[in-house]
Amino acid sequence: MPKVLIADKLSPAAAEIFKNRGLEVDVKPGLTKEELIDIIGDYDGLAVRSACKPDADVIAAATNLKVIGRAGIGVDNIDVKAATAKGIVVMNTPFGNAITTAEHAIAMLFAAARQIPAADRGTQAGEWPKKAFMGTELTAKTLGVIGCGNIGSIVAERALGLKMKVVAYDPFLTEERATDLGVQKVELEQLLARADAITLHTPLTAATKNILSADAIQKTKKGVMIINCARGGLVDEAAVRAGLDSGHISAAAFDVFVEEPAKDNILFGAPNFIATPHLGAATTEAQENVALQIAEQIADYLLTGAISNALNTPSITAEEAPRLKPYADLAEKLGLFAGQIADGGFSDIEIGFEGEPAHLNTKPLTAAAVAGALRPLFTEVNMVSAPEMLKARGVTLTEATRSDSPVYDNLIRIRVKVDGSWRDVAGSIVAGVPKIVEVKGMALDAKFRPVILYVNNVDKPGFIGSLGVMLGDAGINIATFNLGRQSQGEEAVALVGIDAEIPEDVVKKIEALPQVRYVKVLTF
Ligand SMILES: NC(=O)c1ccc[n+]([C@@H]2O[C@H](COP(=O)([O-])OP(=O)(O)OC[C@H]3O[C@@H](n4cnc5c(N)ncnc54)[C@H](O)[C@@H]3O)[C@@H](O)[C@H]2O)c1
Ligand SMILES: O=C(O)[C@H](O)COP(=O)(O)O
Repeated sequence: MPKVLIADKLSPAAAEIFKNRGLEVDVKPGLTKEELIDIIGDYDGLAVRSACKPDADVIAAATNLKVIGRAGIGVDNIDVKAATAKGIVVMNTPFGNAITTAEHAIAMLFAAARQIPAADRGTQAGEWPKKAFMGTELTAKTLGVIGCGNIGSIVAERALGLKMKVVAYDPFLTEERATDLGVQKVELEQLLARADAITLHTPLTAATKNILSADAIQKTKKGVMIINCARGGLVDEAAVRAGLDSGHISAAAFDVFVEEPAKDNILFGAPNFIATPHLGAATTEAQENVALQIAEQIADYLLTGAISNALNTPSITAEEAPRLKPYADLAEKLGLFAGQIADGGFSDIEIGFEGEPAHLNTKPLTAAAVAGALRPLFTEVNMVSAPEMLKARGVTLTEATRSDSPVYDNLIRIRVKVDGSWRDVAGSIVAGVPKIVEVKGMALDAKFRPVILYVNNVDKPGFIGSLGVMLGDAGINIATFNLGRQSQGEEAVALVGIDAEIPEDVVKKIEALPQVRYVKVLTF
């Protein structure tokens, strides 16, 4: 039974789901890195929020881990690259806390516009500071949204409901989507010049780091308000401090900081600065949503192979998983065949799907084929890590589909290019059994077996007899024998299923037969 570790403060709903789905679950929030490294090897699944940090060291110790699930959106606490290289699926819940976080941004906007925290402090201190607080009305003001994805677009909708005007900067926002939302798509410079308040909703990337730099802040309107409920590092904190001190920025409200937990931030104590401790997703509703979703997603993957919301591998729906499984197995076996006859490496790989598999989600099938082809060189590779490994090695991947298949109702064909020439194999599922149906363009009908002796020879009398005698003399039993040939006396292939490994000296003797061009012992 797969075992899952919940290593962060998740709603108890997650543990309930795991138990109901028949998984073993341990709940251990607040582990140190060393404690996590000590125990992670016991688990197939890991569920986290942002406090637990599965970095490269944790992932290196995760010998059984198949999936890391983030109950939330940002995965910057997870070393996704290390997980991918190890074949671990990383998934998140992209929508579960979006409304809640958008609401927090709107709450921060109001808090900034009316200085609610400071007014509250003064009032409760008995000061009745009525004269100290003159706010800003939001109606008819312009909100600049940087990053108009899930959360940014909810913030935009809410702001429009408050009768604000909304301009959005997001290179990936289409004009159609902007029109549907009722926002005006603008360049960053225009947003800086026009916004009375700016709210950030992008992930932290090389392109978005310090997107509100000192230089950008100088281009904003005097009296601008800045809200950051996305990620610390999107805004230059020192420049915001200077802007608040000088009065250029009238107020700023941040939920996220460059360094978290933020204990001694440059912004603390600045005039009209409001802080919350990364509370954007902290509502009962959102936490229930993300906990339920991530638990179902992790359980689905571990129990059925269905993949949703993965950041490092194609999705497979629960309906697709059972239909894809036999083709993924066939693709991986054919890939393994092609990888073994590539004898050490290939520069190109072509994967073709004909008939039924061409109508399925071919991305995971391609990933499975590539994983098979790479396995002779990299034993640990799987369909999560395979596409990245292929890319890193500069191998060209081509995928083709053909809706019908001339002979079989389903066919997967794999070709690998070695030193400028192609080596190929094709297979089909025939009456539920995965079979090799073509090698080097020659038709045959062979079942996969744990050990197959592959011989490429010239079709001349005496070859089969000599081969049989050699194997017999070595005490090797033949389980299956399948032949394919171009035409009489031409090139031929033999796939001989055998019951044991063949000693190297026997392979050498077969190689020395006059009809033989190439011999390879294939293992599956
Ligand atoms: N404070 C919290 O507790 C909290 C909660 C949830 C999410 N978040 C964070 O909020 C952020 C947004 O989440 P989301 O779900 O809306 O993500 P999303 O992926 O749906 O949207 C992000 C948007 O940013 C845009 N973008 C990317 N690069 C950009 C660039 N260089 N300039 C402008 N726009 C760019 C993308 O096109 C996309 O539309 C994430 O960083 C997430 O981690 C914070
Ligand atoms: O990216 C997210 O989902 C938010 O930053 C929420 O983080 P949390 O789950 O640690 O509150």
